[in-house]
Amino acid sequence: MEIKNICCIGAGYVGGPTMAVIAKKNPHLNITIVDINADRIAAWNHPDLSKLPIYEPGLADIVKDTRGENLFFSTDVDSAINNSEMIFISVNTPTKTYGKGKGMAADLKYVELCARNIAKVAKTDKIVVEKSTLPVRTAEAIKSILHNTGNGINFHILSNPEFLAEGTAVTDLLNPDRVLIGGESEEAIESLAKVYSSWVPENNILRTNLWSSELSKLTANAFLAQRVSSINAISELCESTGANVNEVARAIGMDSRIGSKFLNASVGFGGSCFQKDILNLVYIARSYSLNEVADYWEQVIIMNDHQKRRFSDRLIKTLYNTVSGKKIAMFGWAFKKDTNDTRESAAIYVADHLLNEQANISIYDPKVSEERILTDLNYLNTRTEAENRNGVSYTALPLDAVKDAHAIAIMTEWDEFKAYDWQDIYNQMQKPAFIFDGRNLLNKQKMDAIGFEYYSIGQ
Ligand SMILES: NC(=O)c1ccc[n+]([C@@H]2O[C@H](COP(=O)([O-])OP(=O)(O)OC[C@H]3O[C@@H](n4cnc5c(N)ncnc54)[C@H](O)[C@@H]3O)[C@@H](O)[C@H]2O)c1
Ligand SMILES: O=c1ccn([C@@H]2O[C@H](COP(=O)(O)OP(=O)(O)O[C@H]3O[C@H](CO)[C@@H](O)[C@H](O)[C@H]3O)[C@@H](O)[C@H]2O)c(=O)[nH]1
Repeated sequence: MEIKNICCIGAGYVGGPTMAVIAKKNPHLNITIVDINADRIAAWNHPDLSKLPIYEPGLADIVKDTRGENLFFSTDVDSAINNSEMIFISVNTPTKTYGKGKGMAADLKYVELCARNIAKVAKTDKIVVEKSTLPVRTAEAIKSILHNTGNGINFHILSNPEFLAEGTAVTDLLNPDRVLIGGESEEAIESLAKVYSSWVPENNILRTNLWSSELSKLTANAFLAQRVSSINAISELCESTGANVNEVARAIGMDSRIGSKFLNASVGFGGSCFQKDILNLVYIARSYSLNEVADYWEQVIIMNDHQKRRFSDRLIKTLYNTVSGKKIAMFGWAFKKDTNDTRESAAIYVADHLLNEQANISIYDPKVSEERILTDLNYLNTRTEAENRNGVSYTALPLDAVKDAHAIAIMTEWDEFKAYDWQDIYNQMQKPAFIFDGRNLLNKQKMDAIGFEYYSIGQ
């Protein structure tokens, strides 16, 4: 099928950057990203590019070049579906918060709504691409919805999971390790492969069956998250034995079979994907009665929860077993650097633990707003909104956060934290001045020399 018009349903962290890069690399294609969230679409259309709803290095430049040329943002979902030969579904697939599978399974209601919408309004044959991360065999359900419209239209379903990481979305999209396309129709697979081949080398475009493609996405995230939990497990052992986790990570990472990436011990992984996708994998394994498989992967989450709890417990214990009424400065709220995304950020859980102990938390993050921080805390439902407001303050300048603080907790590895005048920060704080570096970002010798009581992960 010749592709001229593409529609992407879902203008989020995946839909926006992915389509912007496809548009940039395929000036001959017309791409419309649609969303039911009118505010989000308005933000994508905002003349001031600093107001785009998503912060990603390099994204604004690509949107500047393509928006209004061959990339469009709209709330008119039906027209965009109708006018396109290829439709990407890139909507959210969060963990279910109700009913069967609550807290474990992926909630597919948004995906199903998209499929029903496509079935309802399509008047010509379509290729429907699963871009969202989905449980293995979801394509079967989508196929069933689309093929039962009775209007004689042909639909081909492809699975094309996205592997970009936030903070590096644009470079990941421009230089993907691989593009994965799963499907049943060779013609449909090749139509999508052609879109990517504008910039991705042929050898990096993998074709598989539908189920392998769907399962590969969950598996990739499970393996990545497992590495973080593995090194974090070792970090606790390092703290008990005098070994240094950075040295251990370096030593094992030089083994080419292990590799050096993704071995940074931390306060725990966050982000919208790792936990959700592993819980989903565990749920699927249990649904096939594969209990050992399920238990094995669930341990990755258990370890991560332990690491977050361990961080706040250590902070409280070190501050003489109480943080009640003490000012704790938090540097960073995003789940990693170079993004404004805070979903499942370790900072949320650490702040929640500290608020339970009546700490006063002062938060600085270069890209996250006060409103977002309060929304994240309120979402936990641990205390009232007024109590959260009372326990937390937001500062637009890092120095305001540390003034008279008892301790600093580094939650995100923003580069700017390394460049601060730490002597000046020390001077502003109560003494002894503590740092709990949840990202092993700072130099211990330097911090010790200034006079800080410096604690990091696994050292
Ligand atoms: N965030 C990432 O880094 C990342 C990376 C790879 C894969 N994924 C996967 O991609 C999918 C999307 O993730 P995201 O982070 O972009 O989510 P997101 O929440 O940022 O964006 C999803 C968008 O879909 C819209 N939407 C929901 N239902 C809709 C409907 N029926 N019609 C039109 N719009 C609708 C929402 O309003 C929202 O703006 C998820 O399955 C996720 O697991 C995410
Ligand atoms: O050595 C490491 C590496 C990562 N992290 C943390 O792990 C989390 C996830 O980081 P990362 O994977 O870089 O970001 P995501 O945007 O969540 O990307 C993951 O999830 C996406 C959504 O599915 C996938 O597309 C990506 O391939 C996958 O890396 C963050 O909190 C990181 O700080 C560590 O603590 N130590």
